Amino acid sequence: MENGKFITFEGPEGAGKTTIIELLKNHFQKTGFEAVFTREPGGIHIAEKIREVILNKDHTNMDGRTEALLYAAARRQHLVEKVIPALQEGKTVICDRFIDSSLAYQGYARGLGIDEVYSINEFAINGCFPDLTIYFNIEPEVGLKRIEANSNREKNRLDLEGLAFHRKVQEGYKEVVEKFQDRIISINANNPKEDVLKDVITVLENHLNI
Ligand SMILES: Nc1ncnc2c1ncn2[C@@H]1O[C@H](COP(=O)(O)OP(=O)(O)OP(=O)(O)O)[C@@H](O)[C@H]1O
Ligand SMILES: Cc1cn([C@H]2C[C@H](O)[C@@H](COP(=O)(O)O)O2)c(=O)[nH]c1=O
Repeated sequence: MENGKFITFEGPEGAGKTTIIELLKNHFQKTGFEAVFTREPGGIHIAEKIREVILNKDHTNMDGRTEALLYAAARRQHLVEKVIPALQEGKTVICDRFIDSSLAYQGYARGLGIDEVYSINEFAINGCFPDLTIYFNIEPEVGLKRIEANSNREKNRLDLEGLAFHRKVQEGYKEVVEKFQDRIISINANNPKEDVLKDVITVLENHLNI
């Protein structure tokens, strides 16, 4: 059987990735298209445990390389347990964040180097790159304001980094989008949810047989 398509959503905090995933689930339920939705770090038991360690607000002394390695370890386990088996069954997998988050956050914003972080992730993912990545392009100030306004969301260790860090994350993403133009498509995430959803569906329709 032919492998399914591996699609990732990327973008800064509050860009709307999780919201659009929920709206997409409803859309696919109506159209009858089947997809596996998952997220990083997490998606399976071991990776959710690693997520708790990385994002714990008390772990303020976590070293940047430790952080990068933990994200890569969670990624590896999630791929092996959930993503690769689903792709092998011919399913479409849509994942909230993947390698580009590590390149932008750890590689660029933490200053570890995009190429260095790419190397450890090359080892972790062992060739399983996304077929398509949708980048939710938004100013960090707008995303952070959205998160502030959402009283249901508990802030994690990365959310609590200052605006300067989140501006660097956006700069990092700009480099990553430029570097991997062949697989990354940017959409305007400043627009109302319904418009963002339409744009995402259009991109997916152009890349999947749906
Ligand atoms: N297009 C939009 N316009 C206005 N508000 C939005 C839009 N999309 C999402 N929001 C709101 O912004 C907040 C953050 O959205 P969401 O959790 O989907 O972002 P995210 O990209 O998954 O963020 P993170 O990666 O930081 O978890 C939520 O309160 C959501 O309702
Ligand atoms: C995969 C990945 C994620 N991050 C950061 C990005 C966010 O701040 C959190 C995840 O939280 P979310 O609300 O579920 O988006 O982790 C990162 O720095 N590096 C990564 O590889």
